[in-house]
Amino acid sequence: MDATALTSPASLCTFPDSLYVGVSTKMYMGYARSLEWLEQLVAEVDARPALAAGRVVPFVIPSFPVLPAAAALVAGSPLVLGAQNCGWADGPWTGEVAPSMLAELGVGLVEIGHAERRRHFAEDDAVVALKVGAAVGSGITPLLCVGEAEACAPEAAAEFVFHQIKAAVSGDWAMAARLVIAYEPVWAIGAPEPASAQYVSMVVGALRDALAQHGLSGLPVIYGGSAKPGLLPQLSGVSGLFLGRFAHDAANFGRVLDEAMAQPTGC
Ligand SMILES: O=C[C@H](O)COP(=O)(O)O
Repeated sequence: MDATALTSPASLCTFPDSLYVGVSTKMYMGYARSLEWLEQLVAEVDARPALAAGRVVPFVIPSFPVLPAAAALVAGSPLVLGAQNCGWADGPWTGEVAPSMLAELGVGLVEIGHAERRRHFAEDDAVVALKVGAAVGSGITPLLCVGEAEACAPEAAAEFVFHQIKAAVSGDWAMAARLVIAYEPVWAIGAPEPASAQYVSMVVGALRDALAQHGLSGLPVIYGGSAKPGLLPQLSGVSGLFLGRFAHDAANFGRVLDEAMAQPTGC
């Protein structure tokens, strides 16, 4: 393993209008399959040298045991390494993984509050807030996952996710400025199709209006939930995509990277 990959988190150095294209493997892949797929993903990124300019930020979030090998695989590539979860403190928390250890492994961002964590592991706003604080304290960008349970009026969805964000930072808007938001309507996760582009754009637009009142109009808000190639060019005001199943074919990740690189600046 390349030891230099394990010295510091690959921090998210971004532009004001950065776009993010990322993928989590959740628990779909075994260890060997994860590494094989990661090599394909790195090849997709390497085939696009323009990514080195940094406006489009690619990231990948494999399972915990894969992280050390993944850190070596992505070393020297613009691909930022993420983790799917974290604990909120070092010490007597059997079975958890501290953000400080993730930072040692070269992790640059960590998912917090994914709908599956909230639903299956009873993670509430208080736990999410503890994890956000711990991640920031370790120099890792929280990828805060928010989303309404059922499709509803876009304004109501935006209000719901705004309050999820506020709770995640305990009302500390300076802390919120450290986040990347993954807007993932719960009802669109694991579905055959994503939420409609019009719905997503309206929710994110209304969310941006609410965030702007706290000086956060430029906070990155990406969309996840059955996202696939062809969606990003239809979206307005959205800072990228958080992919799942539809990037198990690494070529689809490359296609979405192309779509992101083709987006005009200031979108
Ligand atoms: O972590 C990724 C999101 O939950 C989306 O997953 P999905 O595209 O498989 O629905």
